[in-house]
Amino acid sequence: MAQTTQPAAEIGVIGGSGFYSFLDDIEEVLPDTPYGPPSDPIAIGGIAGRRVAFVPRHGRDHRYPPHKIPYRANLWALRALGVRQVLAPSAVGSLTPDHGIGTLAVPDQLVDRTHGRAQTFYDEGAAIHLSFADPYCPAGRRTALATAGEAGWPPVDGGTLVVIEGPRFSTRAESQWYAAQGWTLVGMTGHPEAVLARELALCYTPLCLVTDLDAGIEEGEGVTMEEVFRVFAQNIDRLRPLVADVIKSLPEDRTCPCPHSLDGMKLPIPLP
Ligand SMILES: CSC[C@H]1O[C@H](OP(=O)(O)O)[C@H](O)[C@@H]1O
Ligand SMILES: Nc1ncnc2[nH]cnc12
Repeated sequence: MAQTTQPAAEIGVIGGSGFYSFLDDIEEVLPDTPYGPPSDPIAIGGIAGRRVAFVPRHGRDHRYPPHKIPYRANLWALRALGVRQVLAPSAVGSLTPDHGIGTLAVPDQLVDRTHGRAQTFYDEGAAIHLSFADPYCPAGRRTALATAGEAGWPPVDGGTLVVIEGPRFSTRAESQWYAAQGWTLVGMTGHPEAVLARELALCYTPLCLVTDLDAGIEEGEGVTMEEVFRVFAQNIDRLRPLVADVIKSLPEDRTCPCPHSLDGMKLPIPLP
């Protein structure tokens, strides 16, 4: 397996539950990082002339539960390969009957309900406080929304993704409380992934596939892992091409604020 730290890709895709492979005709690399290895070797390939790096966040065999995913290693490795824009497909529960199973959503806000996860690269040597009011890349979101609409999969524009610690699903009361806050989606991996991307001045765009109505929204037994995988598998054949189409349409020039996230900061460690 090749070892490389040379720029090799410009766009990164971090696949979630049920999204373990992406590109054809790949080269695999396993960059070393100060945070250990990424979840699995990173696959590098091309889509319409854009160089793309793919890593499945749980590992190809889904061996990392949400709280054990090497988030820092994944983001660091992608940036070291040259990646500057990240697309992040994931399976989420819906907190509103308005977003049924199979809905594609591109949230614009995030609430962190995790605890104990390493969520910064800058934890010694200097205090770095980044702006995170708008956690996602506006250009990436615009592109994803337009592309999905054109592909005949009209997406939900906006909403709030609450990220729970997991690995268990929510109780009905927790779920109803999240919904009562006005939050619309629930997942387990959107944090710290998004903030770590921001800390590396990367664009980060979530692509959330609703696999279930969360426990407080629907009567019945509650969410199961089997249900999430089943529904995701039913949608992967339209999600993969959609991600490819988004990649084709992502602007090459980053005129969004994301590249300037670290402007004026005296970082305690150099960026890869
Ligand atoms: C497989 S059930 C719960 C699992 O699914 C979601 O994964 P991902 O965000 O990586 O698509 C959720 O966050 C949990 O990790
Ligand atoms: N209901 C749910 N809660 C948390 N994470 C999920 N991923 C998919 N469905 C979920």
